[in-house]
Amino acid sequence: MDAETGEITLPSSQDSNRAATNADALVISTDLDHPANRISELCRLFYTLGWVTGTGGGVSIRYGPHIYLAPSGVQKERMQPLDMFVMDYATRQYLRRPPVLKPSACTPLFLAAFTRRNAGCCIHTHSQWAVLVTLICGAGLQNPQKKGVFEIKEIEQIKGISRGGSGSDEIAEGGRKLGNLGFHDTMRIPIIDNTAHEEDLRETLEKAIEEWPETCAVLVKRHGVYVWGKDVAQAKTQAESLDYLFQLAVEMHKLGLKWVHE
Ligand SMILES: CSC[C@@H](O)[C@@H](O)C(=O)COP(=O)(O)O
Ligand SMILES: [Zn+2]
Repeated sequence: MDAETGEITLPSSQDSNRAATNADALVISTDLDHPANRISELCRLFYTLGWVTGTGGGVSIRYGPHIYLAPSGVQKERMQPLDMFVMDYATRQYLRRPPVLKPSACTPLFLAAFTRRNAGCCIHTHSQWAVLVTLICGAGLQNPQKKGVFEIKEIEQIKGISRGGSGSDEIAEGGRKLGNLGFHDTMRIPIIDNTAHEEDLRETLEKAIEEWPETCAVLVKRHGVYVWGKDVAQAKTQAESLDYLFQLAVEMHKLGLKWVHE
């Protein structure tokens, strides 16, 4: 606390010390599941997986009437709750903007998942497995007829993927979620071209979301993947399942194996 002004200063990894504001209450919570805490925690975890390396990638969470967003161009694994932007979902006005920082360039893409799929969380990774899958599929190396889609079937981990990214919670006999894909289903993830600027992906990403009603993700060629879910747990586990499948697919390709057996 400043002895003369009585102002409280708050520590932040990206921002220099500054006076606390009312809007800071939106990001200060002892609840570990609060989105400001969860985004920081997830980005630290994702960094260890190579998903948000070198400032790339990110996470956004919809929480009641608010959207929580990370800053742009920062070391994502070092973010603190006080670095978060908070947007009012209805008006798209920022309720909290940390000084100096800019909101993530992925914001329009996260919003596309929230508005078009009613997602509660959207994760963007720069995983090398995702990028390699787009290169293999983009060159038609697995199936020359299907350059715009990654499809795979008969791998157990497919059962971790919902139909449409907001799966039902009902459980079928045997423990499988009814809203999830089955072992014999074919999982299809559309692939869109990259653009020079992240925000310019919005139009094609929205088109892919509309054209592929069953997908919970969109791959971006030579860039990475956007994955969403009805809540943080579903977005996270689907991102994990997909990354597993991308890695497996790349390794299968190296062994000369086909992902889809017609
Ligand atoms: C390594 S820079 C990557 C960015 O251009 C972008 O692709 C990205 O994923 C992160 O954007 P950001 O604005 O930092 O949240
Ligand atoms: Zn990116």
